[in-house]
Amino acid sequence: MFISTIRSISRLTKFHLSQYEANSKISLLSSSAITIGKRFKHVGSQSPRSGKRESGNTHHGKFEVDSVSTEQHDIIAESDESISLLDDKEYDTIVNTTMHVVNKKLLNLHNVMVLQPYIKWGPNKVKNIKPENQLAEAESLVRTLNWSVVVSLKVSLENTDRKMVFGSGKLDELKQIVNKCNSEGQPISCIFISKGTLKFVQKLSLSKFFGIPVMDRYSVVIQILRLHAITTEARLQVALAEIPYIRSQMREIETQGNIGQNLYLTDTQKMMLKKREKRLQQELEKLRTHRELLRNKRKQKQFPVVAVVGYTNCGKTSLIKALTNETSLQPRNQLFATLDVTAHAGMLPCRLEVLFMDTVGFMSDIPTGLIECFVATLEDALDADIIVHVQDISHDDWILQRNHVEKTLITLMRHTSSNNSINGNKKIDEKVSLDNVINVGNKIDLVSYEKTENIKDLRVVSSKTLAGINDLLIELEEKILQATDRVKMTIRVPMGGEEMQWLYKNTAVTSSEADPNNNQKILLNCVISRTTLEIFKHRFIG
Ligand SMILES: Nc1nc2c(ncn2[C@@H]2O[C@H](COP(=O)(O)OP(=O)(O)OP(=O)(O)O)[C@@H](O)[C@H]2O)c(=O)[nH]1
Ligand SMILES: [Mg+2]
Repeated sequence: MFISTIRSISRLTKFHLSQYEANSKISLLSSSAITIGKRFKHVGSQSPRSGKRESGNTHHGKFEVDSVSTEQHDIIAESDESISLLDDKEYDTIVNTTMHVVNKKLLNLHNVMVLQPYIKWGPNKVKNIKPENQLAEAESLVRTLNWSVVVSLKVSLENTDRKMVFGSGKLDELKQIVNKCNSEGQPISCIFISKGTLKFVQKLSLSKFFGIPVMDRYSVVIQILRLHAITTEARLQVALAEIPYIRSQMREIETQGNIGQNLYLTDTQKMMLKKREKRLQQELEKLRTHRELLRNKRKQKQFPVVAVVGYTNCGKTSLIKALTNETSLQPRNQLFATLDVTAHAGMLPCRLEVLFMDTVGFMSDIPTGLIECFVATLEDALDADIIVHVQDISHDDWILQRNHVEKTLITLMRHTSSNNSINGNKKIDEKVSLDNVINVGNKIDLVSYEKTENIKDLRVVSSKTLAGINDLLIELEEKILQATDRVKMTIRVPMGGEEMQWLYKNTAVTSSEADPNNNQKILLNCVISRTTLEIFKHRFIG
């Protein structure tokens, strides 16, 4: 059972989809202005307590925002069950002590040695991947946590399966670096080995060898997700993502027997973990159903939806900001800055209102389980009329990133499609292709002129300088009208008559003007779906 809970989330400066749905009624009031019927309630703001009204411009229209104290308003439906799951002391004990894998204490600031293992040659070498780019990404992960990178090194090896990952010679070399940093007053407090997951025994042996904690990509990303997850749904998802990791480490400990430390889970703790996983899944399922309800409502209102997806830090949030002029959006130079799917109202050049959905970024070399946890939130995106796939073309690895996103998208679509076909919804099945995707190359301002000449099949833009944004809006309009089977047309109807009211109610009237030849008539410029047009004809023209 959902109860309304008053929560203050002052850091959140975006409209949550659920809230948007709850508070907005887009009504077409006049020929030139599209106004949100009931005003948006602002979820947090720079000055949430000011009570002042702020206003924001969309590209061609205007919406109004009541900046109200978040404490007075119900922001996110949160159940008692969610609260108890997110504040579970017994579970925290497992996480913090027994497993010390996703240790909350690690949120303390750290001075980190970042190591990027890579296979230089042989059958295990991964083609096309440049270790220096992987290392740069690993450093960004660390900086996203506000930790300092003291040393960062790429380390070549033959395989990553050794008990201590590296050979003894390399280990001694690394130990010397750690000691040198310590003696020079820059003590290293943590080692980050940038590999998807390390075996438990590897982490343990390395921690013992260096005398400081050793983390893999999974544990660093989990820390980031914990830090950035604000809404109940995101927090529940992160909590669920932790369990398979803990379980796999637990299995390893059990199969390896005594690995030198008194690390194990009691039967009661195992049971508790199992129960927790089930409860988390149930809670997320409830939220999923709730989302589906909202999605259906949105469909009834017939807002076209554009999902903006892409590799983390490619500029999704920035692009939405550029497309909507929404000042509350705050792009950040951080990985996984956005963890919730949020909806942002924008307007096409024909003045049709659309919703842009901001989504969680993708990243390679992260166990799929982590991103799969966000499938429920991504469902909204996958069901969109158009998907905009943003790519950072200034990044050395943008082709690899693009391939990774496309591959993951298709996998997620299949996953969603198989879930939905159980409920008889075949719609997404039809969409398991990337036909409705617009590829957008962002950050063109950072790319040299010579390089841009080689960029094909992409609409290039800069969300920073706004170069190419208008052309993108025009392309979006064309694609959206096509995808939603809408047309732009001018309809002449009696001034103030039933037809006029009907059109205002059932179509997007973008502008109107008096008929120069007949002062009893009015010309309404509308964006209308073909089905609605047929209904109109049937009803009024016969
Ligand atoms: N120079 C330049 N920087 C950009 C552009 N677009 C985005 N950025 C910067 O790139 C960084 C990431 O931007 P975001 O919009 O937060 O990226 P995102 O894809 O939403 O990131 P996540 O939510 O973390 O996945 C920020 O520092 C932005 O200022 C652009 O067109 N040009
Ligand atoms: Mg973002």
